[in-house]
Amino acid sequence: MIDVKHLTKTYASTTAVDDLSFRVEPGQVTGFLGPNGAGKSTTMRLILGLATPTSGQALVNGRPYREAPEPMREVGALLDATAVHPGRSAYNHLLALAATHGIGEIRVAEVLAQVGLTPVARKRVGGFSLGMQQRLGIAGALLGDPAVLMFDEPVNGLDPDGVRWIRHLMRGLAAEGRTILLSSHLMSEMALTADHLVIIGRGRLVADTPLSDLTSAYPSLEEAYLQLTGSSVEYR
Ligand SMILES: Nc1ncnc2c1ncn2[C@@H]1O[C@H](COP(=O)(O)OP(=O)(O)OP(=O)(O)O)[C@@H](O)[C@H]1O
Repeated sequence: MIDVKHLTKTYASTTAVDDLSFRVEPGQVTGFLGPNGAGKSTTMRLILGLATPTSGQALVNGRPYREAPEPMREVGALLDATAVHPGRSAYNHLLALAATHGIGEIRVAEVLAQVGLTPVARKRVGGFSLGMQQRLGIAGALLGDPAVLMFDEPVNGLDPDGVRWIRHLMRGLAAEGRTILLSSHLMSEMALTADHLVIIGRGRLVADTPLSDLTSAYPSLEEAYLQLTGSSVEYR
């Protein structure tokens, strides 16, 4: 469970996240939506302790992530799939990650198989397509077998087969009882993947609702999203 409570983050004159509160429940996929610059990535970074809130707090399983004794076993996250040393092989990248978190080598092979990268595990990441890098990032998130997972735009750069694969993976992870927070700008895909939606605009909560409530009230999720966020699209 992720509990965001009155979270605010200000950078100089920009309020990236503004008194934001919502809860991400286990056993379902929660879609995290908002226009460019709405504050989604900043919120995820705050949840992971990669940025410090100006006020408010984000709790993961009841405590700040930074206080988790075994962080990788608590939360897995994919924020930027390209943030991997290009000279390393996929296998060695994951092995280094596992070693620094007390995770055994067997798990490296397991997650590589789970994301379909076993055949290219020994190849340099520098030669990977964006879709392959996304899969590697997802493998890293899964490494600690965490109950809470966050994915920032994991569908970026994936081909139709990859997009469907992500959908099934997310649905499967939620069915195992995990807490899944997933951001994406692809409304049609989100409509097929999410159970619940948190929509933000200009750092503020716009909607926190079951997907079915929106799709029954509007012709489509895209229409609902555009109407709800229409007044929030403004670059700061
Ligand atoms: N380190 C930073 N320093 C200054 N401003 C920042 C920083 N990080 C984010 N911002 C600003 O905070 C706001 C929210 O950005 P954020 O990246 O969280 O939005 P987002 O919803 O993830 O956008 P996108 O959909 O484009 O990825 C933007 O105005 C951005 O310019």
